[in-house]
Amino acid sequence: MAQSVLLTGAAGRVGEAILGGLADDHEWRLLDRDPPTGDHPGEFVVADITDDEAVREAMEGIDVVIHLAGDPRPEAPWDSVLTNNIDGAQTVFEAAVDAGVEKVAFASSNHAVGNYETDDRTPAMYREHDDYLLDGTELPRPSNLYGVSKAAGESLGRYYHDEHDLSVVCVRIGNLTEGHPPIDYERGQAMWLSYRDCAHLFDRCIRADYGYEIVYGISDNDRKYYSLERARDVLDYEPRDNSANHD
Ligand SMILES: NC(=O)C1=CN([C@@H]2O[C@H](COP(=O)(O)OP(=O)(O)OC[C@H]3O[C@@H](n4cnc5c(N)ncnc54)[C@H](O)[C@@H]3O)[C@@H](O)[C@H]2O)C=CC1
Ligand SMILES: O=C1O[C@H](COP(=O)(O)O)[C@@H](O)[C@H](O)[C@H]1O
Repeated sequence: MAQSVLLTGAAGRVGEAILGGLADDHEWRLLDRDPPTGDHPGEFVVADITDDEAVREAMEGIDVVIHLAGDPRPEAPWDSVLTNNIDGAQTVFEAAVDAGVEKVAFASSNHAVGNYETDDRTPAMYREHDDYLLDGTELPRPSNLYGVSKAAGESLGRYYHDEHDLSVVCVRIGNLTEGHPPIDYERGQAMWLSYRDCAHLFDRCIRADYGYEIVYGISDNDRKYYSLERARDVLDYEPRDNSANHD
């Protein structure tokens, strides 16, 4: 069944992948501080996610929120991640609860756990026959302040689930690139997420039933060091791409 979905950060790369695959599958309301540059499904709200009133207005009549908006730069400074990623996420979660939204899918990141990639584990853990796997039950171990902000977003999701019964899935997205995995970058190939797997994964976040979950958002790469078990079990995620199938 089509759901009414608010997609924040709709003008960015992850938004492009999601809309590229799912434009006709749901009723979309798109939100971004940057105006749209081309065709888009549904209504487009130009607003900042730290603008409480605008976010509350955008949330009216919405079943599911996919929250992507934020500063995506691993090197982003604290003032930016504090405002855009932490304050922005809190504004979105709070407004979702108050509007009676059912589910929020939060775009977390590999950088929330980037410091599991210790000197003694790398580069071996990026390679096919290494069996080191993170599965989402581990504590956050951020590799930068951006990763700290993503761990904070996951924690906000936990709070809004436990205190307000909101269904929340945090997707620790790997490395999204279109058409081809990153070239000459073993780590990026191990955590590649193709555009079509990205669209399918967020479709499952819209449709599946869950309480609070942390899942990894990567394709079914031979080299992986993130487990897909939870995404498969809880969301019925069935990735079709694999970085090993590209030269
Ligand atoms: N692209 C990737 O491989 C990965 C992305 N992510 C996360 O996914 C989300 C989307 O990332 P991308 O699409 O790659 O980034 P992007 O920079 O292409 O898109 C982000 C969008 O959010 C909007 N935005 C930023 N701050 C905003 C604010 N305060 N209010 C309203 N809109 C705002 C921007 O205008 C932009 O259109 C981010 O939260 C990022 O941290 C996580 C892991 C990997
Ligand atoms: O969270 C993110 O991760 C991806 C991959 O990280 P990288 O360190 O391999 O570049 C990054 O491309 C993206 O911008 C970021 O939001």
